[in-house]
This record gives sequence, C-alpha cells and structure tokens, in this order.
Amino acid sequence: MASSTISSFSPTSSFLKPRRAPLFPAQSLHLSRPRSIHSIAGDVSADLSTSAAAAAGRIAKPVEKDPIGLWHRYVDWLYQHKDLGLYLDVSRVGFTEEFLERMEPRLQSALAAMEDLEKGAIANPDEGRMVGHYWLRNPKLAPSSFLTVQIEQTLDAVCKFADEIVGAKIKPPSSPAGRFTQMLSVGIGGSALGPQFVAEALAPDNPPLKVRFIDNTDPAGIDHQIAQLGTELASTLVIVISKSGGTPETRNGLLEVQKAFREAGLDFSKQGVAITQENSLLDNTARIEGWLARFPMFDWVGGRTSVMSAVGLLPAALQAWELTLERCLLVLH
Ligand SMILES: O=P(O)(O)OC[C@H]1O[C@](O)(CO)[C@@H](O)[C@@H]1O
Repeated sequence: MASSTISSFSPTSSFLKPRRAPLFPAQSLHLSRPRSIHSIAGDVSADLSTSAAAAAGRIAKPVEKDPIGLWHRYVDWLYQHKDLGLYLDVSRVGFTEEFLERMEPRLQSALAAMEDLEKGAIANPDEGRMVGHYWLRNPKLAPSSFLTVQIEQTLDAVCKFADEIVGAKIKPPSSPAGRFTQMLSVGIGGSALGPQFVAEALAPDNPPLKVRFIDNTDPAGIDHQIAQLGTELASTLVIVISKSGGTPETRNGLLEVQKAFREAGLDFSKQGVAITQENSLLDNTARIEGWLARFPMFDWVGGRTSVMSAVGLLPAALQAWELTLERCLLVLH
C-alpha cells in the first residue's frame, strides 16, 4: 500500500499489493507549509498568538476575506496525494503558523504511536491485546507470518464454505427447496452491526440467501423472527456470532432457535455455524455438537471493527457472492 491512511484503502485499487511499510508514515503529513510562498498566515499570527483563543489552544485566525490573500493561502495549503487522486483544501480553516508549530510534536507522537500499533504493539493494555483490524484488508501488513497465514486461511475457508452453500453443495437435510434460502444472524452489538451493514449496503434485491437478525434478547422479537421463517426454518442457515462466545443475549437467542428446531423436528447441528474466538463457550458448544462450520474471531479485532473478518465476510458472501469472490481472489492471489 502506498503512503496512504488506513481509511484510504479501496478493494479495487492497486494498493492491495503487499507492502510491509507502515500504512501512514510520519513523513506523509506535512506540518509546515508545502510551499514557501509568502503567506497571509505569517502576517497575522503575531496578533493572534496572544489572544485568549490561542492561549486556550484553539485554532485562532479570522477567516481571510481578501481574494489575493485567499488565493495565496489556497496555493500554500492545498494538499495533494497524486497516487490516491486525493485533494484536501484546508486553506479556509483559520489556523495560524503558531498553531501548527504547537501541534507538531503532538502529531508526530500520534503518528509514531500509529506506526507502533501497525507493527503489533499492545495498543489495548487493559486486555493486553494488539489492535489490527486493518490487517484483515491486507494480510501482508500483519506483523507476523503466523497472523498473515491465519487471516488468509480464514478468508479462504469463508469463501469456500459460502461457495458450497450458495452452490447447494452443502444442503440442509430436510429442506423442501433442497438448499439454504434463508440466513438467520444471531449476535448483538459489534457482532451484529457488521452483518447488518453488509445486508444494507451490499445485498442485491434478491440475494441467494435472505437475511434476518436476532440482535437483542426481547423474547417477542425472537419469536417473531422464528415465526416469520415458518416452514423455511428447514432451509435456514443460522450464524451465531459472538467474539467472547459467552454473551447472555446471544446465548438466549441461540437457545430459543435451537428449541424451535427441536420442535420442528430439525437437527440444528446441520444448519448451525459459529463465528467466535477459539475455545470460547460458543466454539466448544459448536465443536461438541458438530455444527456445520466454525470460523474464528481474532482477539485483536474489536466487535465494531470486525466487518472484514468472518463476521462480515460470511454474510457478505452469502448475499453478494460475486463481490466477495472478487475480494477473495484479490487478497489470495
Ligand atoms: O461479541 P460478543 O462477545 O458477543 O460481545 C457483544 C458485545 O460486545 C460489544 O460488541 C462491544 O462491547 C457490544 O456492543 C456487545 O453487546
């Protein structure tokens, strides 16, 4: 990836090419003016440096009105990243030279912390964990080959499994349709938002599997979802998502769904999938009961940033298979 920010990633861009350098090197941010044209900022900063606003640490410069002054400021401060085709015009923000000088050490220290984070520093000291959800978008950036392989293998497994479900190579045993037509996502908060985002943003009008969510512990809501599925329960893939694998709301949802399966004479294990941390309660339940599949959630991915892990990718693959296949191929080859 070129010297771009994490958020500049585009799955279709050439920046997918493996690169070990930090995503956002310190030198990519210019804190001094990019060009040494005489600037209106220099003319007024002395007045402002003593103002109460400047003392309070706020950006303190009256908005420039003179067209020539505005033009100079624009020429001085227009930021361009040619590779990304990105232009950022900050010239109309009323900052002063003094403000930038004061901020420089803080910004440099933030950038250094970001480099450390990208190299796998323990950025979550409370839980002793790395923070690396962006490695999911480019596994070669992960700080060890073990993690790279782990991400790639999971992606591979997700793509293969989704292919077999959508292509009806894996079928629910008692489905009148002879294939999975529905998907029921059971998870809460960060473990529901990714799949919900995918359903809203990516799913076509008629996806291979339609999706429903149980994302809270309201018994009437759970019953409603199960009742709406009706006889299609026999054709429903149930994806239970929980990073910890022990969240009570999610477990309640699972127990209710399993009860509905029993009452309908269906074998839940032939239609259940778990996405969770290795050896969690959910993982062990799914393993012991012999569920259809299990996919890992990594401890260095937070729930609300997990959309590019199996949490978001499996639902994406089941609803918008071609898009996901494109991504799988890009990352894996
Ligand atoms: O993925 P888990 O372990 O079931 O945890 C879910 C909980 O964690 C969060 O995603 C983050 O704290 C909450 O939004 C949610 O209630």
